[in-house]
Amino acid sequence: MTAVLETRHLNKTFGGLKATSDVSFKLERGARHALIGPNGAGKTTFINLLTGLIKPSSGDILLDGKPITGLKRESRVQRGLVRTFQINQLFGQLSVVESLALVIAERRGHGWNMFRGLSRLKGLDREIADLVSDFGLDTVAEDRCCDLPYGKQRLLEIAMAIALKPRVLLMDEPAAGVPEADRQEVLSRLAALPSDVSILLIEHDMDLVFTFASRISVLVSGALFAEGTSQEIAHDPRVKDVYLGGGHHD
Ligand SMILES: Nc1ncnc2c1ncn2[C@@H]1O[C@H](COP(=O)(O)OP(=O)(O)OP(=O)(O)O)[C@@H](O)[C@H]1O
Repeated sequence: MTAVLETRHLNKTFGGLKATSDVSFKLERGARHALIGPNGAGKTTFINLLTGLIKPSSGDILLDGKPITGLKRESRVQRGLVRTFQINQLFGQLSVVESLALVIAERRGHGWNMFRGLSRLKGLDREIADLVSDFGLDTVAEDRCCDLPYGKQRLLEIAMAIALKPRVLLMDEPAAGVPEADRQEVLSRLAALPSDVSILLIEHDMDLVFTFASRISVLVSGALFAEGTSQEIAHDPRVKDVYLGGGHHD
């Protein structure tokens, strides 16, 4: 299998602290891969390095074998490396349909101008309707994002990322804040994501990790500590010691 996303000897230091330590990592094409680790292990830092939010101290990041280490965030998105959205104040006042329309307009390179002329967008209605239906947002399509229950908000965040037609999707705690009663829906929508999108998931919730991921990497103190199939990781006593059995709860 070919790696769609790869890091080579990636390092990031904040002052004297090594938040990312010599991480050489591969995300295979079509992967369902989870990155786990105790609090402060460096998961968020690693994702921020991948998206280009922060620059590495040294090392390389490759997408489809080509270096992207120096590229801006937008250029990475254009090349298909997308992180799930976090609904913020900007999107909060928009409806579900408007948020999706804005993302699609951005993808097509038209941004806010095209968004203002929304009614003229050919093919947009169909694309939005498909996303609304695929992510179970039908009943809240006209609701403002800030009024959505957490489960629907998380699903919209994923739908917006999928609207960018990613080849690699980075998901940061897709079920965060979702009450137990709505979690199953989030899990089943995650399971139904397009199989050609390669996915790296950061997650604390072990049920979600083992339901979703077929491969797991464990970060400890910024370094890759273990990697394997979910079965191998579940039965690795070293991982149990540092993480799974370590009494870690968020
Ligand atoms: N901008 C920053 N400046 C200084 N230190 C930072 C910065 N960002 C992260 N760190 C430190 O780097 C280490 C890794 O943090 P990071 O947030 O990446 O871990 P994490 O695994 O995502 O943690 P959590 O599971 O708690 O979200 C921590 O010690 C953190 O305090």
